[in-house]
Amino acid sequence: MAEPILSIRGLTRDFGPFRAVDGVTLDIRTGSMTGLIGPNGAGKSTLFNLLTGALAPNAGSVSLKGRDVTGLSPDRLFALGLGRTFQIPRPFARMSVLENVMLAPTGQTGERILGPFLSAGRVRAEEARIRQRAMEVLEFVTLAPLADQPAGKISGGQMKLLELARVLMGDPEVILLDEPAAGVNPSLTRILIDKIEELNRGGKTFVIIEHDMDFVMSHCDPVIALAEGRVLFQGTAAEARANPVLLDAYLGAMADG
Ligand SMILES: Nc1ncnc2c1ncn2[C@@H]1O[C@H](COP(=O)(O)OP(=O)(O)OP(=O)(O)O)[C@@H](O)[C@H]1O
Repeated sequence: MAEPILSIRGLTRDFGPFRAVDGVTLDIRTGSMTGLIGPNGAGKSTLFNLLTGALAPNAGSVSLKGRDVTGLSPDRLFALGLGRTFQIPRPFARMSVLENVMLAPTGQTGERILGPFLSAGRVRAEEARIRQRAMEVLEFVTLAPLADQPAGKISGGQMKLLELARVLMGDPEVILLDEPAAGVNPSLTRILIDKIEELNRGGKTFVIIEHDMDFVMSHCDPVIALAEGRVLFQGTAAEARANPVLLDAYLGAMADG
């Protein structure tokens, strides 16, 4: 089997006396669309924050493509190919949709280092290149017609697409999505799923936190369930559906909620 793109070993994070993530060990398969489920407070977002470098673990390690990346900053991890979106997107509201995408880091730290030494012509050429790439990405996520709108004026679902566009500017190999379908109307959810699946077919790996069980069960493989900071289950969607512990303790309760 191919090397996992992410290897998580004994990852642990405490908040004071409370252990939010408790010795999580997981391999994320290269090219998979991995679903991460679990009740509120299970530690899903904390796990994402540990994987993306937003939080430091108390114990454990993370490897990306075989390289130990434990404790690296989000910028470094993004440059190494790991991108994420947030549960609640926060674009710069008064800037246009296009400007928001253009501001996303492209993952190429060389540009930032060389920046002050570039001639005005080079800077203009670079800006034109970034603008063109941003338009292509907006085209892909179907937001190109809104490129000049202030980002604060677009709908919640369109903001999720904008988030995806910003992540795609860096062309990461692994994308962590935090509740992509939450609060998104069905037609935009459809577009979002289509785009995620297209990117996945193109080889990108996704790890998706989602409460919408229909979404997880029909699009994710494997499905991983966390409860109280630990891995409760991992397997296919069919196995998740047939698992009595998940069904009783949790899928049923979530379907009701
Ligand atoms: N910065 C923090 N300080 C203290 N406690 C925190 C912090 N962040 C998270 N927690 C606690 O850690 C636990 C796990 O939270 P987390 O947000 O990771 O859960 P989750 O599975 O993502 O839940 P949800 O589905 O509601 O987003 C919760 O009990 C939460 O209150």
